[in-house]
Amino acid sequence: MTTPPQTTQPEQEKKLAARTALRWVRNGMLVGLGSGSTAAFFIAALGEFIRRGDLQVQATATSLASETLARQAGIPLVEPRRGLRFDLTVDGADELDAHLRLVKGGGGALLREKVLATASDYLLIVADSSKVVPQLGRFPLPLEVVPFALPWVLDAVAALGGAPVLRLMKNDPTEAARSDQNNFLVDCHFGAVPDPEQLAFRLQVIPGIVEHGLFLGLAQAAIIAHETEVFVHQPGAEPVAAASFRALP
Ligand SMILES: O=C[C@H](O)[C@H](O)[C@H](O)COP(=O)(O)O
Repeated sequence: MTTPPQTTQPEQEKKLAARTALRWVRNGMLVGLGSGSTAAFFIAALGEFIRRGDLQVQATATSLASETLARQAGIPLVEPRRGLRFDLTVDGADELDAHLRLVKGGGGALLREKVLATASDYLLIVADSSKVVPQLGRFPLPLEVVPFALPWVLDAVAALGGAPVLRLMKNDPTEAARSDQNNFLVDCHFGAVPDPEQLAFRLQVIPGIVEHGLFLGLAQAAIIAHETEVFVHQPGAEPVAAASFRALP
């Protein structure tokens, strides 16, 4: 007898949160597709609806990996162009707090993710319950760094009290990991981050840092699955059960 593949609890929660996000999607929308394993569940679910003829949307992806998934799922894609705005972007997160301040970039897609989040009228985060933290800083903060600038960026991050680590390829730890833009990725351990706005300001003035993974004031809502229950978090508000939450009008 073969044993059916086991799905871990975070994976089930990710899938549940991602599928719930379909309630935010309307016909004719231009949708930003996030990156990472939770966003991948959303892309697969959106593709199912489109193939069945239940939804008609166009999309742009925040990474080459998500673009490939979207093509496989049959989601029509549009190229970046001037004036393009997204009705909705659905993306994952590595951490989020009660103000919906996020740490992103664990998969290295932070730059394109922030570009689409900023070009979106509504950023919806989908995540499993482990991502909710009382204070940011448990997950090391990712930076995308121009290779030439690396030594000085490492010095500057250390001067801010961080411990920067150059991200290496998982399948070849002798090679530095590269973003879709061919830049380096640096993971910074700052410990607890009581003032993310101040840290973001200090990082964004360091030459050579193309982008940092703090997403502040960008997310309108987050769908968080706790085992089999799903909650909607909004900045500074108590989470409400997704079933009683009115998604987009
Ligand atoms: O660069 C990657 C992204 O910011 C992801 O959205 C983030 O790392 C969360 O990924 P996952 O859904 O796989 O936990």
